[in-house]
Order: sequence, then C-alpha cells, then structure tokens
Amino acid sequence: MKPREMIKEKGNLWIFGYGSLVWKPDFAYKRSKVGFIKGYKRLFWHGDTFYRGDKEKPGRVVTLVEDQESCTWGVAYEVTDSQIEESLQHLNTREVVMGGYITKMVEFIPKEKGQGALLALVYIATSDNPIYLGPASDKEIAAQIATCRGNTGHNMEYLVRLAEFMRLDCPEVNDEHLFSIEAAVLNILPT
Ligand SMILES: N[C@@H](CCC(=O)N[C@@H](CS)C(=O)NCC(=O)O)C(=O)O
Repeated sequence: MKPREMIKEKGNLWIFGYGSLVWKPDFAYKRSKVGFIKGYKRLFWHGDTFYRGDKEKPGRVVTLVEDQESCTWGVAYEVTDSQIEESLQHLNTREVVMGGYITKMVEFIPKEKGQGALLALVYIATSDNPIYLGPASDKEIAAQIATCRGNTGHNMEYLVRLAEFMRLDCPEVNDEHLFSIEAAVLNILPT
C-alpha cells in the first residue's frame, strides 16, 4: 500500500520514528507520542553513505529486524491532512531515496496509559538493500561509528542522540544493543 492509501478516514497519518527521526524529525506534524512497536528489534545494521558516512566509509545507522521477542521504543508523529504531502515528500527523499528504507505499517502502542494502539507508517531497511551492512560485533560497529562522518555530521552524534532519547524518554527500557555499542565507542575515545 502507498503511504497516502494508509491515511485514516479523517486524513491524519501517524509516522513511527526509531532512529534519527526521534531527535530530528525535520517534518511538520501536529503532535507526537513516545511508545513502542512489538515484534521488531532496533539494530545498527544499516549502512549510510550520505548523512553519517560516505561511499568509501559508510556509517552505521539503525533499522528494524523482525523478532517476536522484542519491542522497539521511539516516537510516533501525527501528521494532519494539510501536512501530509510535504512531510511524506521530505521523508521519501531522506529515507527512501537517500537512505534505502522502505515503508511498512505497524501497530504503535503509546507509553501513556489508557491510550489505544495506533496504526503507523515506519521506514525499514531490509537485508536486500544495497547499503545494508548486517550483523557485526559491538566492537566492530563501534569502530565504524567512531570514525565515520557524512553530510549532516558525525556518526557518533547519531548514536549519542538516540541513546540520550532512550535515557530521557524511556528510562525504564534497557536497549542492550544500543547501550553496549555506546559503551564500546566511549571505550575507544581517548580519555
Ligand atoms: N527509519 C529510522 C531511521 C531513520 C534514519 O536514521 N535515517 C537516516 C538516513 S540513513 C537519517 O535520516 N539521517 C539523518 C541524519 O543522520 O542527520 C527512523 O525511523 O528513525
């Protein structure tokens, strides 16, 4: 289904972010909610040859891998009918054209009690993507993040901002993969 076909009857669309979108949405939206999606694990398994890396030294950014035991925490943004065209245009260029992500629909569960689940659009990079990097040890991923930079800045900023979001907005969640890579990067840096 095309994103426009996923728009609810009243014309608003929810978009779930779990990487740079949690701290740098850069598109117009009406409101946002912190929460999670079930059945996916956030992993630094996608390459980035534009924003946080380049063709010679691709950076590492996050994608989602299906895992029934896992949940991924992030932010859902409600985009109104009048904002949708421009917001989807921004995301299509940033995520699909430049980032190699595809779109899927997922069920988003808000953190705030008593709020119902929402259908949300999410951008995922799958393993058949040409810049997909796949699994590597925390040490290898950390070494790559510590030395890469691209058109919007250092790959470390991408990691640290995401870890900061999780600590501030989801303090009760232990994202082992994220925090072990952050620790491995801090271990590499000169004291
Ligand atoms: N789709 C994920 C990841 C998005 C993401 O990190 N995309 C990269 C493109 S590869 C990006 O927009 N980077 C902008 C930046 O790092 O400044 C999300 O929902 O947050």
